[in-house]
Amino acid sequence: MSWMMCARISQGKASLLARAHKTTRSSPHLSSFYHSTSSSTTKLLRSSSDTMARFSPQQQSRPVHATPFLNHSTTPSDANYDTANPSYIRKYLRTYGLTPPRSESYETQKTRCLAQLGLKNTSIEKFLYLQNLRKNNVHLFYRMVTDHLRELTPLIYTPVVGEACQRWSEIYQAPEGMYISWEDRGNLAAVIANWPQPNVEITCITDGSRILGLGDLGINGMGIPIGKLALYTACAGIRPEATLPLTLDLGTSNKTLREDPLYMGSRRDKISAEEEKDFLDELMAALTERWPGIVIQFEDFKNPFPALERYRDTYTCFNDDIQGTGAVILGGVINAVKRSGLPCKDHRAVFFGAGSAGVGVAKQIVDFFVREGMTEDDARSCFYLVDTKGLVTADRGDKLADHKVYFARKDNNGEQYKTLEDVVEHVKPTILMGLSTIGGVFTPELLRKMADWNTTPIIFPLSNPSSKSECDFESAVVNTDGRCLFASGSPFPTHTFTNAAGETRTYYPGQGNNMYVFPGIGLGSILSKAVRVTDSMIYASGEALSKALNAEEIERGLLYPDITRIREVSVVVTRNVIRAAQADEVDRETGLRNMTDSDLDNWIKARMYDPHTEVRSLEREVGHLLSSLGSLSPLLNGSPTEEKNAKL
Ligand SMILES: NC(=O)C1=CN([C@@H]2O[C@H](COP(=O)(O)OP(=O)(O)OC[C@H]3O[C@@H](n4cnc5c(N)ncnc54)[C@H](O)[C@@H]3O)[C@@H](O)[C@H]2O)C=CC1
Ligand SMILES: CC(=O)C(=O)O
Ligand SMILES: [Mg+2]
Repeated sequence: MSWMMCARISQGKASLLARAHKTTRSSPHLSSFYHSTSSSTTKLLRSSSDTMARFSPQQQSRPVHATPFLNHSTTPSDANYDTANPSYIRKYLRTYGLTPPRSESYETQKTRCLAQLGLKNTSIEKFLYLQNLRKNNVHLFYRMVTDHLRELTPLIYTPVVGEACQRWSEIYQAPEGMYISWEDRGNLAAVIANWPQPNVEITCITDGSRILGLGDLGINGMGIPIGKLALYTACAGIRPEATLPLTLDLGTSNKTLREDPLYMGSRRDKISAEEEKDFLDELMAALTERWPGIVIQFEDFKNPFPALERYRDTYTCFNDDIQGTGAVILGGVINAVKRSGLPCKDHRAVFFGAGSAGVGVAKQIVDFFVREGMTEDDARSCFYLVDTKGLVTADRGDKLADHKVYFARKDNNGEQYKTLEDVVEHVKPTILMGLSTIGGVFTPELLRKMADWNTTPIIFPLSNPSSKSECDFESAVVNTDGRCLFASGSPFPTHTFTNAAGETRTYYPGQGNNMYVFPGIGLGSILSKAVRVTDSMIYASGEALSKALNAEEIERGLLYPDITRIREVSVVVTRNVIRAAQADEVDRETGLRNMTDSDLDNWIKARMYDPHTEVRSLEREVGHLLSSLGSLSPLLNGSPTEEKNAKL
């Protein structure tokens, strides 16, 4: 059968199944499925064993993290060649003799890796080293990352991933993730069929059109889905082989890239919004046809609002920049507002940047103010959004993008405030948020004004990477006499400072980055088998985060938990996301409803991939298998413990 024919058949099936999927997913109760579809569709679906299987009770209760570990062709990287594997595993895997003889302890492996990393001079060299480690020994990579989150996260995520994306086509070494092009339209299901992993649970998709604050980077944006999904694994224990980094090659508006001979994407200009809509329709159908329970995370699209509106009720999807960012900043703001001592109604927030993140965050905080007792109108009136044209007002004279209309001010008496300085003078805010992609705009003068007006000014320069941060931590501390409540999108070092009263102390910056919530939103959606990701699930993630600080972190003045505790925090976030899914009745894993919180936490933990126990569980698995096949016992050649670190 030809490629085209395969593709056409697959496409036809895709749209049929997508329809089935939509119908089913829109109802949380599977039993209503057959009653809510037309009889002809029902007949067709009943005749498809494929479709029946996907919604069968067995399917629903399948282990969430199936482990295709022993199959060479499906491992995400060559963990089969892990130098930690004891010899009987090497023999079982037929990798015996293909690695240096000694079966190493993790400590030895780690010592070597850290020494090699230390030999790298630049951030990009370190990024590449870690990228290769992930490909060559996935468990060792995740062991290192989970053990050294503070040091390694900046190298695999923001800020270094920003530079890696800018230079992606230059530094490219080996395939990772999946690229799908506009030219593939009509054949997307067939292309997706090429992905070698059978059990994908989550994908992160970008079209590269707004990578961090760095603009349209086209397919060079691939570093972002890879980096985000690495954090899903490191922070929430979603198995590496269950993640699919996906970059759409839909052209780029970046002329420099289009003219770069090394650029690895297509040279066309960015497709139109209408074309992108059709493409995404086919993509969503194709992804859910192959992996019915897949959670789809949209990331770094220039204008992501239409897609979120279009798919949020029919697919298990969310937009990290609008919703994940909204939730993570909600978590920090809940704590900052509490710390400020002012009631919500006395806060005035100026947002520099009124894009996906700005509006997403502002809406989430409106929700918080409403839950604290304000009316929606009163809550909304606390927000002043600023874009390239100045304060967003209803009578500014330009046609406002749909997502800005909700926050357009009507109380400006015909006056327009063109610059951030004008708006800040006019509003005298208690909260200053930066989601503008413009580094350094929170000047020392601006920060000093915030300190003059407020006892504890709330300063959140959230743009990424660090070069785009609206100010750095040191400047915020120094210019507010150490009184600011601070969080930034990318990490900053601590700062030791002597304030006007002569007290010297070390100040700790918060990292208001969606990495604190998206792993838990994703894992909660997967484990609850949510048919969609509801607003309450998103809110729950931020609220849970706000409560996750321990006494020592509160004492240190943190707004977010220490990053080294992120796996622990992700369990709490995941549990709250699951509870919200249950309250909204979008959970298909209804058996979790009756669990106590502590049982649910244990249940979640038991399903989290733990790179530290991976070799052990492989040993157990193979050990059981071999001992049940007594005739193959010569492979064992002694016990695993004897072989560990034994001289062969
Ligand atoms: N900390 C975090 O977790 C997150 C941070 N971000 C960061 O937020 C930034 C914005 O992201 P999005 O909202 O998705 O982008 P976007 O492109 O949708 O929005 C950018 C906004 O900034 C405004 N802007 C740009 N230049 C300006 C200027 N010179 N003066 C005034 N306004 C200006 C634009 O008008 C627009 O309203 C990025 O740097 C991104 O990295 C985004 C998501 C999460
Ligand atoms: C963190 C993130 O999602 C962004 O900067 O776009
Ligand atoms: Mg993003």
